[in-house]
Amino acid sequence: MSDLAAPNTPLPPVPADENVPDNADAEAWRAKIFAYYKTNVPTKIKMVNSKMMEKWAGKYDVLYQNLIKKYGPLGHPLPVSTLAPGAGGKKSMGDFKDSFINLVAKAAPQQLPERNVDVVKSKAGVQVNGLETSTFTVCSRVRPILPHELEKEGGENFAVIVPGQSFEFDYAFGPDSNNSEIYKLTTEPLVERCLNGQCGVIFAYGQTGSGKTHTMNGIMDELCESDIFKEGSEVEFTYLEMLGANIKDCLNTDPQPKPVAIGEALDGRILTRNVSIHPCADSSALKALVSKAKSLRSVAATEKNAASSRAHGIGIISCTDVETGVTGKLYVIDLAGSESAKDSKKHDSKRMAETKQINLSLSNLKECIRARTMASEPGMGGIHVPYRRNKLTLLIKDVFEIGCPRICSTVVMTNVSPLASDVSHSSNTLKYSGPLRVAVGKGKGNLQKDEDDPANWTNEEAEARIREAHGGEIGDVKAFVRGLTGVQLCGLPEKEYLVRGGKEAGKKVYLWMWALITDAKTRKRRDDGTIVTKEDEENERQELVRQKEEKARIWAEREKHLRKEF
Ligand SMILES: Nc1ncnc2c1ncn2[C@@H]1O[C@H](COP(=O)(O)OP(=O)(O)OP(=O)(O)O)[C@@H](O)[C@H]1O
Repeated sequence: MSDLAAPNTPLPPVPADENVPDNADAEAWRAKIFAYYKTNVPTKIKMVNSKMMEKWAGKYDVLYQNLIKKYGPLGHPLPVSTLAPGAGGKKSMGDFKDSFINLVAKAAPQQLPERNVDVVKSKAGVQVNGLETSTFTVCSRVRPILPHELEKEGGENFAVIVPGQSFEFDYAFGPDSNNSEIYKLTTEPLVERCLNGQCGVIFAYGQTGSGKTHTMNGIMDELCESDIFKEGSEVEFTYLEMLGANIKDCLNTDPQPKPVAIGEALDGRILTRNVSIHPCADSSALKALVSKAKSLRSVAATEKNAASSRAHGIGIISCTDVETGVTGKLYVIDLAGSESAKDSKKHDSKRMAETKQINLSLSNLKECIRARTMASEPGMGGIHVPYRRNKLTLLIKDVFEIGCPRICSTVVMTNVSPLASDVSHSSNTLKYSGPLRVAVGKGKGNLQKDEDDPANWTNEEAEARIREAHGGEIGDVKAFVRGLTGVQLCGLPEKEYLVRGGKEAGKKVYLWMWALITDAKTRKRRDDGTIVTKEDEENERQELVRQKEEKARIWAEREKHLRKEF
């Protein structure tokens, strides 16, 4: 912090200044004070106006002395940072540092014990069952001020964030949080789920230069060392980069790669073409691929960040249980940074078009997350989630598809800059992402457990239900279920059903499961979360018919009566 000169640095000598006008001569003083500001504090010259002259009328000499104390003798301005705090000058970073440290220290001890909570798991606990089996966890992270920002002349003011669970977010990470702490609270639970055949997604979302790549790269590094490599599990890795409809496979070594395509099969499966999938035998193989992917990401300078990622980076890790054939997926997504008009003011037309594409896909992603979380509310089953509008949301369709058989745990990491100059962008980012979490958490009471949703079945229940419905066709139901729970069975691909149950019976069970899953996801619920069963619906329909008939009867009688009278 070179600008923090010691407060007792000797001042330059006061130059002889003979011309001291009479206090009654306002015009002479105005000219003198104007000349003073012009020399010592040109940025504040607009202060010399009629209001100032009126305020100080008759005591201009006192004002002049005050100015010399504050801004130095005429022609020898004081460096901004040597101005004493509270003397009315612009405060520097150093002036705020102690009070900042005190503030954080005061708040931190109350928050620390809660740092051990499993943010994602505690979220899953809120979902009692049934209709909503997936979770959205929303966190925020404010990065530290960077050395070059500290060294900027005069320093920068900064925003303060107190780490812990907050009203708006499931967890707020402060500038002192490191990647491994963040990994532990947000991504480790996703690894557990991925190994269980489920789907985990972590996004970094925020302004350019706010620390998304730093966070997601850190998470990838931690993943390389994680439990993902366990016996009996096969790991594969893919890394894609996406800008609008352009998709690049960062790990494809073909000098003339064919274009990557992402589409949807008739049965709803997501298909990718020309995407390279790399088996990883161990952590060092994954590390090598991750570092290659990192080095190949397209970066360009923005006003805010010299190495800005101009496309969404998508790391996909698949873990397949060799014994059961169940595959879980983990997506680590470093979204391209959102830019305000201020940040993109020097872009040429190509970069401007790129920025538009980025902002468009980010707004589509936000719309999907919002619609998906709203659709989880009882009585909101009809909400449309527009995930087909964009290749990114289509690729991670499982997260948004209401009828998806997999449980998807999604973590949205909202990255923000600590600088006061970014406060309006940061506040927009936080204002948007905070409510994504509230939408899931507010739930209208507990949802009634849906016994017919395969996702809720234990292994024993799954076995009993399959035996009851298809025991005749599948000889050994125990061997078919092979210790899996309902959720795990839902995650099995169709071909695994055929292998286990034979071509015909396996297909039958597969289709039967799909019908149950779809029924469960579209099940009607009342506002209090209770299920409207088929019988309830039939009773309600019959009641309506009865009421209609009763009305018709009353009208017919009235008519008869009227005819008699006239
Ligand atoms: N928690 C942190 N600790 C230390 N340095 C950080 C942290 N977060 C970010 N940085 C630094 O801040 C700068 C910008 O971060 P980064 O590139 O991750 O931003 P970004 O949000 O990914 O930006 P863009 O959207 O432009 O790609 C980098 O120099 C990075 O090293």
